[in-house]
Amino acid sequence: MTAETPVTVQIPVIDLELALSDDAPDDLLAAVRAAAEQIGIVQVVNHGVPQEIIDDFHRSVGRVLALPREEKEKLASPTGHPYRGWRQWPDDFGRLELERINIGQYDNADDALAAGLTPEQADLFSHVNVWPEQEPGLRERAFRYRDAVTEVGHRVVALYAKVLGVPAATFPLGDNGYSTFLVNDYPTWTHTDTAADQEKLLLLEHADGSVVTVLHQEGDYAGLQGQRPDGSWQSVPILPGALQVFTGSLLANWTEGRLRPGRHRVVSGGTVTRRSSAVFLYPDLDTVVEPLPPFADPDESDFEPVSVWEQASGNVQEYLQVFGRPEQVAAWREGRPYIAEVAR
Ligand SMILES: O=C(O)CCC(=O)C(=O)O
Ligand SMILES: [Fe+2]
Repeated sequence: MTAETPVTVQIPVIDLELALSDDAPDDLLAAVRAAAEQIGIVQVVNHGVPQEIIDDFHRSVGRVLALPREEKEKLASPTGHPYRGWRQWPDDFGRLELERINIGQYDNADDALAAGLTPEQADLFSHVNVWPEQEPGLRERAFRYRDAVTEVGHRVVALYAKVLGVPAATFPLGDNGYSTFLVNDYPTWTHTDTAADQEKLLLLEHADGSVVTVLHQEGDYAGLQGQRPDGSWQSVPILPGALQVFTGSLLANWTEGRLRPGRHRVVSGGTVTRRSSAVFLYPDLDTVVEPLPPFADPDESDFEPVSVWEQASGNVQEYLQVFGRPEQVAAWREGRPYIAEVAR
């Protein structure tokens, strides 16, 4: 095979333990490198997270999502924060497109201070987490799940360092990184058999703003798609127990584009709601991300430095500017819950 031969890169399923070990087969590492450089998405198995931690969390959050809507409305952020608590969002026709539960990294500002954040940083968490009294075990299960998959995210970053031939410590993810966490619950939509995927999107094409995002998906069809370098889309099949890891824009920045941010989207289908849980991992809030040696181009960089603090503290404003409905923006400004009107 010559260097010019076009190859179809796959989203591989990686045995993480094996890939990180000294016995990792060359073809496994080559598959990781190709996916990281060209697609930015891998699935990992043998990742060290006990299935019980995954299942306990998903069963618990599933019971909350199954509550009557009047009960779930009480779980909206009391201050209208779009990244806390429960919310639904309708499409332009008022049809439910996505339901989300967002969980902040700390329950409140005091917890953030106790974890070592500065008062200014901790103030981000004055928008408190909302935990349902109907499901008292959710908090513990959610944080246990988040902490376990955070470890997986760090190990995948270490694996990328390995396949790029740089020390694992090259990427300064730190021990006290910033993170965000949400659960997506997608409705089943019906379409004519001939509808193109483009017309069935529940979540539009995007790349995450994290270093990496660790995802778990549940459902009965492959709704998640990752984009290949030629622009075509590859489905990410649901494999019990597997976790999906997306490269975010910060890892692309650190590597001056050597690692590609994983562009992804979600199409509708299936006969049961599709659910995914996403943990977005960042370095700590003091970090400014910019291309690192040995990836940085000393003459000219296509990448601007990104302050994690500015990104984290500006995300609500930025989000509302792009997606906010007038009623939602007003609720946020006045510090009260926002509950979208959804056709039923
Ligand atoms: O539901 C999925 O599979 C993807 C979710 C996602 O991309 C996100 O929440 O950023
Ligand atoms: Fe995403």
